[in-house]
Amino acid sequence: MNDFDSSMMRRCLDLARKALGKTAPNPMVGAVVVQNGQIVGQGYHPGAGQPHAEVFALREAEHLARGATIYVSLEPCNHYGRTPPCTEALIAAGVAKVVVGMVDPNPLVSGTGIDRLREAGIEVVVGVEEEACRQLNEAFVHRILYKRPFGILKYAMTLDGKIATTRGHSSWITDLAARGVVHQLRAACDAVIVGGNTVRLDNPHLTSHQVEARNPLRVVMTRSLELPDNAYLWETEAAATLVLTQVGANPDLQKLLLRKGVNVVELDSLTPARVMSYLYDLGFLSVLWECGGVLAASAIAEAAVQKVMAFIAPKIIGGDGAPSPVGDLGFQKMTEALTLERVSWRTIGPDCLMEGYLPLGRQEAKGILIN
Ligand SMILES: Nc1nc(O)c(N)c(N[C@@H]2O[C@H](COP(=O)(O)O)[C@@H](O)[C@H]2O)n1
Ligand SMILES: [Zn+2]
Repeated sequence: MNDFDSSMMRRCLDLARKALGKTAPNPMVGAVVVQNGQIVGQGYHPGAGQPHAEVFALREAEHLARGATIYVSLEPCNHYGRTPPCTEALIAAGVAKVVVGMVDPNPLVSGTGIDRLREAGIEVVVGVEEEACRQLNEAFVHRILYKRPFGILKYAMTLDGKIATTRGHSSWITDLAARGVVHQLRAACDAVIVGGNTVRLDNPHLTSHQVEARNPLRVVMTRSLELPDNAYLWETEAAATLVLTQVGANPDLQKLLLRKGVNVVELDSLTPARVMSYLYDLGFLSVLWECGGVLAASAIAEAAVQKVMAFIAPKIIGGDGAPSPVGDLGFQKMTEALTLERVSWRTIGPDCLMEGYLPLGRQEAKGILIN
């Protein structure tokens, strides 16, 4: 891999990111056409049903695509989905070389795009900035492999591990800058989930709080449906809200919520695993768990969480009964602890954000099998 290839692939990733949070169930992809060392066309995939990144880049390059090199962050597709195969568009445009960031894990593509281009006499290079390409589409890769959305557990806690005071007060643990990062994270996710307790105690908005940015679907998991008549989440002009509950729960509130434009769905079993399967069927890529400790523990136990984002404030609140971010996981010994992998941390204003991934293999253990 040379520096020029790397910088063109990073350009593809920057282009792809323009559609952050808007492509589900499709990946974010960027493409750049280079002729004689100059960029002559570029594009990104804006969302499902719209042309792929390669098509936009070829359109912009026009006749200059002939004999050119195209960089694309994901293997070109070779199937008829919502759109025709990009391999055929690349062959028709007469490109000489295709530089691919990563192989598409989608079984409908999975190497066949690369094979088709090589059969047509096009030079193909694979794996430039592969790790960065994979990182950008970690939710897409997870969705394809496990047939579930990618789950992120986000919480903010004090230095002594509390997410609220003993009386349940939690505004605010972290500073403005960290809360801004959370708002951006929401804009990048397809759904954000809380439990009924969070609605009753915190009355959150769960929006991205940015004028132009999109909002995730706000999801409430509640068995009893004993929730206030007035909550910010019922203000559906701000963002859509879905309440998932059990069959027959609080019919009066169901009627009121429907009148307010809130979608209420009764599920036969209201577990994190069932909810993730429901959200998979809606085509979602990424789901943000912003719930309290009890629901967080069951989401972890049921492999509905893959990544943890812990915001840690340099504050001590104390309190024997003050809640912590993760409830009982049934572990008795420290050796049973879930040790996060690929851990990183950074400071955001006065706070710290620690990120990491729960150990792989838990999906298989929970019976969710790879294709
Ligand atoms: N290489 C590439 N570029 C894009 O811009 C893409 N969106 C994809 N997506 C792949 O094709 C599948 C979706 O196809 P349709 O949009 O339904 O036609 C998606 O699952 C990826 O495998 N690839
Ligand atoms: Zn395509």
